Amino acid sequence: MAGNSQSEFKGVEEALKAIEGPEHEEVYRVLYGRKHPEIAISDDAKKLAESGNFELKGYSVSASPEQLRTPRIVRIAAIQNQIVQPTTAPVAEQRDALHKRYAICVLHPRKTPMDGIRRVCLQRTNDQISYSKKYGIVIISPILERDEEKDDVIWNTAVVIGTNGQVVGRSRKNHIPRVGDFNESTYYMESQLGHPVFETEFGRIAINICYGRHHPMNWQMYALNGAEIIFNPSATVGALSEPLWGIEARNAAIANHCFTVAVNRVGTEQFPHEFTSGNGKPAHKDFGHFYGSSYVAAPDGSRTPSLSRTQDGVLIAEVDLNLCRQTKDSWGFRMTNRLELYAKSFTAASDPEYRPDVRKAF
Ligand SMILES: NC(=O)NCCC(=O)O
Repeated sequence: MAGNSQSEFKGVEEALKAIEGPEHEEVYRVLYGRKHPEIAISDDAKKLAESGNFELKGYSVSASPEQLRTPRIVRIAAIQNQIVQPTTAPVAEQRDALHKRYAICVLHPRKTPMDGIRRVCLQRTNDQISYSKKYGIVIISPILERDEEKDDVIWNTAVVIGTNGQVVGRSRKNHIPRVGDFNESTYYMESQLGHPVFETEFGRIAINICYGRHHPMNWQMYALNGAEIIFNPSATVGALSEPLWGIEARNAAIANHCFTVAVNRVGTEQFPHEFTSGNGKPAHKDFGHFYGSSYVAAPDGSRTPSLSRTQDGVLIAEVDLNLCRQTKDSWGFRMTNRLELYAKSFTAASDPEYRPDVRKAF
């Protein structure tokens, strides 16, 4: 990984440590919501992380006890990593190296951090693995999908691999970026699948791929279709989106009474040829620093700390899905959302003849 000033900054939480005592607690509360206790990580798992050179963090996100429902506790693992082979290596070698890396990071025999994990989300990468059956987990694996049945179209896809080891569903990217160096509209088509939600043994899940996180309605539709956890596998760089990162997935969790899992790539990737994106910037050979910082946000607005900005890592969140309905009941954003009002307004606004409703007030 190439060093630069952005990759050397360790992250907001590290910087916050300079504030001490009760003031630290208050700053943390205001910025991050209630503090989630760390979950115990076994010595074996710690050793594995150390020898595998990845960070390992785990937090428990509780809900209030209920009289009529038992807690619905599931464990989520978000994996962030840098590429293993250079971008110049043959594609199959790059893919195989990533498979091996995931196997070391997480998908190791039962005594490892995967104990109790029921759902794994990988960052955006063209990769697919199938350890689901072996370990009884659901895996969300982002891939580049070549649609051989339909004109060889390329979709930006995340597949859901069920505990039976089979692909049980897929979600495709709804919003294709045309920003900075992310000019994906020249090769990816917009999804026609809508906002699928997958009912798994461990709750209802959906995947809002990468740039889709900038569109609040994209999150909202997954939630309206019943998602309790929405994953956001991403590949984004500091100069472009870092100030937005902590806000968007977290706001989606709040607004939609669900959990969100934001997972980003790590590192700076060098390409052999210079490129420009026609935005006035000098030609360059990399996208900038992919800043990791993966985190989980809860429906009550709280969030876990982030993984590192620079290192591979696994973030485990043990969450009680009962928190979704509890915040739905207390904040009532579902009840007050006025969908019928917006349905009419959006239908009108989507007409090419529509003109904004601005009334002169001076
Ligand atoms: N891969 C991708 O969609 N990146 C877009 C950049 C961003 O959304 O921050």
